[in-house]
Amino acid sequence: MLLNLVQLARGFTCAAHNPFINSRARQLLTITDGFSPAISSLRYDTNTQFRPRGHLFSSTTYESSPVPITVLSGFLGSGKTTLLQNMLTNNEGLKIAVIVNDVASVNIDSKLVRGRTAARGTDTEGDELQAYTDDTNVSMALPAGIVQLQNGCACCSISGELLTSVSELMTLSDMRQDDEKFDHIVIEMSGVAEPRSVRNIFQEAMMYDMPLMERVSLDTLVTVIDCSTYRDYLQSSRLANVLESPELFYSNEEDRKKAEEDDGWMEGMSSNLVRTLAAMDEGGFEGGVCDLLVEQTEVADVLVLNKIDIGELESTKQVVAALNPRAKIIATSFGKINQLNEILQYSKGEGVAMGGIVDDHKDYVAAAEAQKCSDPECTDPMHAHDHSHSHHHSHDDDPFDGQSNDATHCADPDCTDASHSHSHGHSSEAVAHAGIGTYVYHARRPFHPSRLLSILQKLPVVRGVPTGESSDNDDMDIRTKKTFQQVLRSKGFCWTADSNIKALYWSHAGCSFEMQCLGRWWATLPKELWPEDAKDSILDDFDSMDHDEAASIPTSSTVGDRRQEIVFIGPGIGFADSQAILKRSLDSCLLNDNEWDTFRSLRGDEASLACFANRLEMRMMTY
Ligand SMILES: Nc1nc2c(ncn2[C@@H]2O[C@H](COP(=O)(O)OP(=O)(O)OP(=O)(O)O)[C@@H](O)[C@H]2O)c(=O)[nH]1
Repeated sequence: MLLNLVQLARGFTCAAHNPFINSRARQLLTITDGFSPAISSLRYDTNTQFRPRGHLFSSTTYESSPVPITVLSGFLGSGKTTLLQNMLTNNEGLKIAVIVNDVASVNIDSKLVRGRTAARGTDTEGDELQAYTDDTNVSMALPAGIVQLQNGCACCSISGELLTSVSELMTLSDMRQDDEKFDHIVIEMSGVAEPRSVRNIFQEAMMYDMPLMERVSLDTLVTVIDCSTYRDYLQSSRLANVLESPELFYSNEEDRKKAEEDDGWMEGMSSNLVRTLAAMDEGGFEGGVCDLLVEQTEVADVLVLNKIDIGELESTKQVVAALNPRAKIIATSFGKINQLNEILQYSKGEGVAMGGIVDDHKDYVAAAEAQKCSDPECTDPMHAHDHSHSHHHSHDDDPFDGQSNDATHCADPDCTDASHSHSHGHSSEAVAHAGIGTYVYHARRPFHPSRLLSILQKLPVVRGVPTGESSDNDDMDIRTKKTFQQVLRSKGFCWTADSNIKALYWSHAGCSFEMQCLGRWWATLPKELWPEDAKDSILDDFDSMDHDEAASIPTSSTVGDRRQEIVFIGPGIGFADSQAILKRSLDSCLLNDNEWDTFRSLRGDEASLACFANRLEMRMMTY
């Protein structure tokens, strides 16, 4: 059963978006009343699970190599359609088929794209295509290899239709002459789509050996960013506005109309109240605009920074590079790219398309570590340093964390020792104008849930963190509060003292926070059950190769892969003293020695929960 779970956990990671595995995965998890391992489609998993299917691509069934798919995401109005129109106009001889998703029942974008291709005389396939017209109006093939997906978002409410549309295009391609077959498929997602969900749809299709995946492959994920609004939206705690963007709140036009008829009285209301009510509407969009922008930025191989004619290129570039250090960045005006290969087949399926949330996290940690300045003479406070010299306040004797490898060793904000080579006391203006920096917090003890809550309440979040009573830290100094308020994004592995089993994932973007349960810590599973080719990678996260889980409670000093490994991103977070503040505050949430002894004497999660109650809501990871 456990082995089954190891296999099925991959399915479960994206179960929420896939009805046909949803119930099965849930059932198994219910039967075992436990947690699947926290693998969450690790890259090594996807390698073993997905790569071998590469031979299927060259199977005798289909001689041609799979048609690469590029997914275009980006917030409402960022310029996706404009970019796509440009790509179709300057197609460099490639036969590009297109799927356009719009949540409204009238698919304006597909009309614009169709207009562009029709103008170039490529809509000659009308007769063929009528066979694919769908009465339900959900998916409708149009001339020139365009399928429109409407009346819902292809990453969620009509996710099942996405692969059907791809399949329709491949059938259409088969009907064409050899030199007219499609070379490439581009999917333009709606402005509210989450690219991670789209990736999951394709990964699941591969995992379940869908024959379609022998013919197509998810290749490159592209996100278009509107430089004229991006920073404002990201830094404000702006909620989605039902009046401006009804598609964020209603899954289809019919629901919207119904809500309008029922709730015509909303018109006279303050937009604030309308927003709140709409967000509460079941099935509506509950997140802030910021959450969506962050996800669209993070899950991309290529970021197209558009509208540079009216927007802020440099500052936007700085933010997106911090949020996604792996992506290639292209600056455009009206979506004009130089060459199609800047976007099409850029990643050749080796980038984000193959990854998972744990890969994403590991890449961030690696990027943050790489940002550290290695110049021992450097005194630039913007740089993260490891060179703690002979600092008397080093955290070397830190009982919680002998492993913190961040800039904090020499960064006591209260230190006045002139011999130290770091700079303190940046003015708040300096911090406000500081570049976006990154800090990774490491520790090997669990957080005390109520102390953690009091820290989370200092983040600039309005959703996901319970308010009200928490352990008191109101005496927190202003600089500490300001530092937490500066954090734009934080995420990573988290261990709270209410469980010795659950691997948690902390995810905060702008004004939203969420703690998700990834599954079990690997240490809680016998090594025989670890995927053979993932063992090295799993052990990388262990505090000792010799960790013995059987002896770990209460005698052993090692904890396996249980850890805090949380990335913080925000303006001024690159400053050594900001990092010291974060570290000091988070360290104060870890169990102290007495609590740690108590924790280790407890048997089982029930006892842990009784002793260290946790008010934070936790959701099972669904991607
Ligand atoms: N000034 C300026 N306007 C642009 C640029 N790119 C696109 N636009 C305009 O911005 C508006 C939105 O562009 P679209 O391409 O429709 O954006 P989209 O991302 O497809 O929008 P949705 O389908 O609503 O998500 C249109 O009026 C475009 O003409 C640009 O680089 N500069």
